[in-house]
Amino acid sequence: MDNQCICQFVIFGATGDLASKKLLPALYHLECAGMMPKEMRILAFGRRPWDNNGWQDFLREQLETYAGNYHPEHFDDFCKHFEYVRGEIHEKESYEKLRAALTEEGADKPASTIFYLAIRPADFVPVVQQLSGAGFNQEGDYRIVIEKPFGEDLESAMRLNEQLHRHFREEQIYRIDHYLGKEIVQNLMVYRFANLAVEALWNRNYIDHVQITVAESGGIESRAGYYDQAGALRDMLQNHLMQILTLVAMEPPPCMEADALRDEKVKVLRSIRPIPKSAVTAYAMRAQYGPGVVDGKHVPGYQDEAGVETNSITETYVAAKFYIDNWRWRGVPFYLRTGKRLENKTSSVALRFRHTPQQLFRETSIEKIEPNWILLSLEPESLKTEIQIKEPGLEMRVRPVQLNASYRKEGEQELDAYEALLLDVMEGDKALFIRFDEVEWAWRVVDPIIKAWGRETDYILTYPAGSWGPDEAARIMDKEDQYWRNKI
Ligand SMILES: NC(=O)C1=CN([C@@H]2O[C@H](COP(=O)(O)OP(=O)(O)OC[C@H]3O[C@@H](n4cnc5c(N)ncnc54)[C@H](OP(=O)(O)O)[C@@H]3O)[C@@H](O)[C@H]2O)C=CC1
Ligand SMILES: O=C1O[C@H](COP(=O)(O)O)[C@@H](O)[C@H](O)[C@H]1O
Repeated sequence: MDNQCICQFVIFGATGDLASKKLLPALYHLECAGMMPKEMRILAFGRRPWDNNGWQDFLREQLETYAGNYHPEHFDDFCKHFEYVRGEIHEKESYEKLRAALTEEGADKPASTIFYLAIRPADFVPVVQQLSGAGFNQEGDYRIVIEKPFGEDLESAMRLNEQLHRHFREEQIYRIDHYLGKEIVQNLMVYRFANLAVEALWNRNYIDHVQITVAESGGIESRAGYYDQAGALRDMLQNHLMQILTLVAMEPPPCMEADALRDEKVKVLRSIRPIPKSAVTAYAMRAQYGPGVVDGKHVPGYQDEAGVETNSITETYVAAKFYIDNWRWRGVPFYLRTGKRLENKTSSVALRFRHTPQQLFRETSIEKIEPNWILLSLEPESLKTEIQIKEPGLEMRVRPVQLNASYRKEGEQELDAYEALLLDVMEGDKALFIRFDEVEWAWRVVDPIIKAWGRETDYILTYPAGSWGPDEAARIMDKEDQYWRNKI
């Protein structure tokens, strides 16, 4: 990236959870790596009664807490990029103040101004309206980055999109899903489309089923206000897991341009078999964590978390299956699950092959030989293939071994998802951002589940914190020999 380009960055919600845990550390790491444009100005917009010094104290504290690998020697240079703008997102005067800060006398005309909406989804439209009212959608290169979830169901997502388009053109809108910035998620495309041997097997003739897991050991922390309304289906499955599914399932695009990729992803979403209203329980299940032990510590159940409504039935765990009714995947179930307060923080894509047509050998422990697996782990990063080999000795017994495509060479650059995506916004590269039809079709896929669960409001299954979720999650599997793969 041309690090001399003049770019301005405004963070709405600069004091929030996302900013503290992800955005500020990502910007800091870019600074440390020398990848932050030198002239870049960052306006931290917040309502707290601070001046620049107050902001800098906050910034230091957040980086010390959340920027793993924090190198204090870069802090002073990093601070030079920032200015704190005290304001209220609903007040017109705050945007006048913002304009004054953005167009300071003596400041060169910026190549682009990026507004990052790290605020509650309910505040997206009011902020966009204010920005437009203040003329930030006219002359000049203005971009807005919108966080997920984009809407809370199909209808609200359509409304939100329509309201955004009243003020900004599609090319100005960056719908972010940070899972697309994760190295191994991008590697899915390289692994598939740069290796003929892999691609040849990547279809219904060889693959029995696919599992996509995003497990978190953390709870909801201070986010009850948002999470208790959203739940795991809206917070994670509709966006992050569904995006991973599209990358696993899509056809090779004609080229790597943003729209070529997104066209292929949309085709996948459109091919997902609609879940019949009457069969939602066969396709999806939800649960909520109770008290338990995570990383050796006792933790409260969801019901006892600060800010959660009494008797809330919000799901903190969801497992669902989808069928992609196209030439490549018909009949292959895609099992997706995600949850909070699970045993480990780990995310993976696991493809299990079909059984060999004939069993010629004996396995060491159980009767049946386990089919092969392709195992991609997002966290910790790894890419493995599990195959059977002969156990040394006189008998023709087999045992599984994992071939590990060692992922990162020592000293090789490590870019976190937000670091990669922030650079993309600065460069105007939208390949890893979501087009509205992707959002729309992902909502269409999960809407029958949302509707069915919306009607059942008096009970939710629980699982102990620190477990792998409810045993009942196995019931959505099609065959007896299919099971959730926890260890990758
Ligand atoms: N947190 C996460 O891990 C992730 C969050 N997201 C998404 O990011 C977005 C932000 O989430 P998150 O950071 O968790 O939310 P928070 O509630 O933690 O942050 C909201 C921010 O908005 C500010 N704010 C609220 N009202 C006003 C107001 N009237 N005027 C000025 N500022 C205001 C808050 O200021 P104050 O601090 O003063 O209250 C705070 O900085 C959401 O869309 C979420 O879905 C996406 C991925 C991960
Ligand atoms: O979008 C979200 O993602 C985080 C998990 O992100 P990760 O990169 O740490 O895996 C999740 O905790 C949060 O609830 C959700 O809003």
